Amino acid sequence: MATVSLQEPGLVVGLFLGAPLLLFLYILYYAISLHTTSVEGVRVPRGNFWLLPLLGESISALTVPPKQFIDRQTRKYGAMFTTHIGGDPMIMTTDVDLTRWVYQQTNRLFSVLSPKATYELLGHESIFYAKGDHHLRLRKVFAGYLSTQKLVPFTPRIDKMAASIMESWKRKERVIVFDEAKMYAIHLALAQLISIDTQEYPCMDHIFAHVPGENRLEKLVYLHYDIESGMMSVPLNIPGTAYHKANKAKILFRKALKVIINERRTGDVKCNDLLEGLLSPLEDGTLLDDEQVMDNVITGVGAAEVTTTTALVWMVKWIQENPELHRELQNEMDAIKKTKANGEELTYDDIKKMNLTLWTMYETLRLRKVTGFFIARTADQDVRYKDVVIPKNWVVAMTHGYHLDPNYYPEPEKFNPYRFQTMPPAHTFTPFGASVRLCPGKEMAKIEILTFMYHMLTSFSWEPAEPEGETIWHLFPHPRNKLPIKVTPRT
Ligand code: HEM
Repeated sequence: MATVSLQEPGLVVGLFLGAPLLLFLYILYYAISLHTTSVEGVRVPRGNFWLLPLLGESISALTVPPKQFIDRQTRKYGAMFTTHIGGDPMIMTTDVDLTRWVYQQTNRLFSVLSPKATYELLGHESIFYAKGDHHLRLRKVFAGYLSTQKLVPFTPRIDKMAASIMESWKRKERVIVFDEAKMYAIHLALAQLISIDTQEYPCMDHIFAHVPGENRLEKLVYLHYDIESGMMSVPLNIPGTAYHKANKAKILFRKALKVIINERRTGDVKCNDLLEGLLSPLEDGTLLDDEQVMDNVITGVGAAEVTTTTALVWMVKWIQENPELHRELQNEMDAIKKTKANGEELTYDDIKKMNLTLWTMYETLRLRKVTGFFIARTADQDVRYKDVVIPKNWVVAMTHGYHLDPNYYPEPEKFNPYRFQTMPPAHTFTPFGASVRLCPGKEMAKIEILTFMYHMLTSFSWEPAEPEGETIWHLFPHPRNKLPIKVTPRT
């Protein structure tokens, strides 16, 4: 048998010269194939288009805060630039018009894109990935069960939850806002979506006997944390990885959901929750199977929880940094409290009176994108936009830069809730997305956030418990120290 020895000088020289040549040819082929589209004579947007296919600009984009990277590239190339992050060629944009157009063309020219791990953990039948008429029918269920009409009777349960959290703060001096907001948001999601707070599901308890937590609710919360932690991870299902842990939690969470679904399908329990809607025939008379129902419950809980938590954390932080605003918000809430008897619940009509608090929520959502680094779509075909082309399979990443356009937001970096006294044009302010993918939970988010702030502002004064820490941008942006505060009950 012929053997090859590296001691042969010709082979060493061949390898030495051949390997870089092959790499160069591969990169050249890759670069040409990326720029080749069916739209003649139109270019892709400008940008620092690093040629290395896998690495691209990942290092320079992911090692600085996203805003810094986006600002730098926007200064160089404009509000629409090409880059290459995490293995995907993409067009990143801060442009108001392009963002509006991509939202409008979603489900026609573009599809929703999320990381592979998120796709696997939420499930392929999630509303996020549904298309065409099926997506619209699912939307109707979500929108119907999260409508103002359904939420008005739910408001006292939200109020009760916020009040009980604040009651527990009276026994603490120091509170970690991130943890408290998370617990609040996830409890409410499980209550509104599957009535976990009002129904007994005894046959579920053996499933997660070994999961930490005092009660069923806490165990579900614990499992959900694990699922969420895997969503942006590398999808490697081997022990020790976040993705593996998330998958184990997902199996248990789904087993528990299956019990609830069986009880609902076979029993005569009727609840006024999203699950009820998902188990009823859709508009065209079809019924979702158990897998489809579970994927959408998990999606709903995830969509409701991380966003609301992130919004609350930044809102509390920015209120504490603006003492005058803090005082005015207290005045607004105190005036509402004065109209209530001791222990009387907050109503939806009270919430409608919280104008300044609502503007503060809007300003928070303008300045902090609580749905992650960007919202992404992929082009389903070569798509022409003005004088550029977005090639098929490329990603369009809509960053929150368009919320900072000085044409619509003078001094855009300044935290100024009063700017919302006059609402900006709708397409320049889209924290809840737009068009066919507009968030169906936006009213629920509003009620939850304003109710939490009502109780916090009327019950406590607070100040930072630690000097300002750095921000973690990975997943959903939050202060690394999770925002510890010192609370003092108000008399
Ligand atoms: C501050 C809180 C929230 C923010 C900022 C927010 C933001 C968003 C955004 C931007 C989208 C569109 C994503 C895209 O275009 O790809 C979205 C979709 C969605 N949100 Fe929210 N959301 C919040 C709270 C909630 C809540 C409380 C729920 C309740 C279940 C919810 C359920 C959903 C669902 C189901 C979708 C998918 C809609 C579809 O694909 O048709 N969200 N949300």
